[in-house]
Formats: sequence, structure tokens, C-alpha cells
Amino acid sequence: MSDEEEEDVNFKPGTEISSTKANYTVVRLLGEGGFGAVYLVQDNKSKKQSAMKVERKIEKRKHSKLKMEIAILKLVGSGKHFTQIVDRGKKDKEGFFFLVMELVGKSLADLKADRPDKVFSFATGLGVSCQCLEAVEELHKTGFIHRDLKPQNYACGLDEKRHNIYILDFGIARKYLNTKNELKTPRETVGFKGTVRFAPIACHRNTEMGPKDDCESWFYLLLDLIVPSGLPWRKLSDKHEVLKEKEECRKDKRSSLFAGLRQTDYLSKVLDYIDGRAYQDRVDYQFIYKNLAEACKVCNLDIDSPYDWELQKPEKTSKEPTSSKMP
Ligand SMILES: Nc1ncnc2c1ncn2[C@@H]1O[C@H](COP(=O)(O)OP(=O)(O)OP(=O)(O)O)[C@@H](O)[C@H]1O
Repeated sequence: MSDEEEEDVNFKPGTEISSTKANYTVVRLLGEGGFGAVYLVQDNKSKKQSAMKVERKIEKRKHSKLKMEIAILKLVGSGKHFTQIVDRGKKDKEGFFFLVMELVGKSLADLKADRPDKVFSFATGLGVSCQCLEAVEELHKTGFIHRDLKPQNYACGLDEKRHNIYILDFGIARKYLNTKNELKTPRETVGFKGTVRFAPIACHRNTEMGPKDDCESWFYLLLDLIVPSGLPWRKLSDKHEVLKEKEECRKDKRSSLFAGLRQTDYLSKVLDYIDGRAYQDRVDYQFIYKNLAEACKVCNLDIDSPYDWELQKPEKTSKEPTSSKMP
């Protein structure tokens, strides 16, 4: 554990935090990340609950993840896949920054873990993935790439927003367009960033990443949501071994990517499309959405049908009782 992680803020339930706008009480910890923690908080006056992301202020830290998140959330405005900013502030004396944002539900990783066989049904997996890509498309329009797409970084909404998917955590996002909206000149070599399991091949090779590399990570996320046996490299942790496996999956081991899925043509086409893009290429997101919708259609499934977690008793009432029967 680094010094920075040891210095993380640690609020007990009942802790009060005030901003210029409101006073909040910590209800409980929602989760912890590398640079801080996220708490469920309640506005003392309105009683409205929100999520508060807190980051310890450290002078030697070059890039504040929280500042990056706030900058991006402001840029995307009221996009339906982004949490709204409720409040933000800093506590100089106590030494931390905070962002209060719209509260969302469980992450896709947790929702998937709740499933009896640990994968989503085909229609849910593809429907959810479409929304995940819509979020990425919106982000790319602002000139940023995410660089850490994975099921943990997406969540469903609460109550009437349960069908809506939110993208979370822009801590390692990077600008790929300059102030003139032109593509930045790629750097000669780039350090590894992100999560080994979902990292695109360009990241393993220490080359500059662009929009198509987010799409590659997104594709691994899609497979992770629906392939019963998971990604072929899920048991590997060594970056070099994972890269080797990802490369093999473009050659002889391609079928292992889609293990257990009957309908793979459209998904395969999407992977070929993404692999065919280069750093400087634009992504045709519509092409990808169309292919995912087709993949569902040929299986007589509706990509817009209620998601697995929206159904009261998924095991008994779902049209797709178990994902072992999925296409
Ligand atoms: N708006 C929100 N509503 C509810 N839960 C949230 C919200 N934002 C984040 N969380 C939860 O808090 C936890 C940590 O969030 P997040 O990944 O954004 O933090 P992080 O410190 O940037 O993490 P990491 O270092 O792993 O990238 C996750 O479990 C996430 O689901």
C-alpha cells in the first residue's frame, strides 16, 4: 500500500461535512478506490441522499483524480449516463476535497455477481453494453478517453432509473483532442494505465490510446458480462501473459472469446471492426449498436426488454430463466 492510500480519509457514520450550500451527514461507506472513498450521505435539511466522493489533498500528488472527475462531469452536462453534480468543495483544514453526486445503484460487477450463474442473460448483457458504449461515445465527444472501462465502473440507476446505466470514475481519463479539437500527436511510449483484465492491446504495448482503445476495453466488458466462463485470460495476472492471450484470441484461440454463446457472428464482426481501427480513426458507434441489436434480433430477443435485475424474481419469471440457455 502506498503512503497516499494509507492517508485515505476515513469517515465514521454520523460524521458531518458542510459546504457553502449544505450540511451533510455520513450514513455509511459505499466503496473505496485507490485514491479515496465514496460515502452515502444525507443532506441534513432536505433529507435527500447522495454519494460523496472524498479525496485526501496531498501536495506531492500531481494529478487529482477528483478534480478530473469534476471537470468531466461538468463538460458532459446533463447526459443521461452521467451522475449529476449536487455539490463540491474542499476542506483546507482537514485536508480533503469532496464531490457530492447523484446516488446510483449497484455496479455491473455486483449485479452480475448476484446472478445465479454469474452472467447476465444475452439480451440484458447486450442492452446494458449498448448503454455503456453510449456513455463512452458521449465522453469521446468531449475530447476525453476513459482508459479504465470495466463492469466495476458502471452502475444501474435507482428506482425508476433502474434501466439506465451510469458510467463512474474518470480518475485516469485523458484528453486525446487538443484545444483546437485536433488529435494530439501520439507519444512515443506510454506507461501502463488501467486494469490488466480490460486493458486494450495498445496499452499493453505502451502505445498511445485513442477512442478505439476504449472500444476494445468495452468489448472485453461486454464479453465479461455474458460469457459463462468469463474472459479467457481471467485467471492470469501477469500483464505479459494477458497480452499474449489477448493476441492469441485474435488468431487460433478466437473461439475461446465466445465460449458458450451460440450467436457470435455479429459480436465477431464488432470485434473485427474495432481491431481494424487505428489510434487516429473515428469510431462508427452506430455500426456497433446496429450489430448488437441484430445479434439479439436473430435470437428473437429484444435488446430493450427489462434487464435481469428489473425482474422481480429473475429465476422464475424471466423469459430467459438461466443464462446457460442463452444464445
Ligand atoms: N454516485 C454513486 N452512487 C453510488 N455508489 C457510487 C457512486 N459513485 C461511486 N460509487 C461506488 O463507490 C465505489 C468506489 O467508486 P469509484 O470506483 O468511483 O472510486 P475510485 O476511488 O475512483 O475507485 P478506483 O480507485 O477503484 O478507480 C464503487 O463501489 C462504486 O460503485
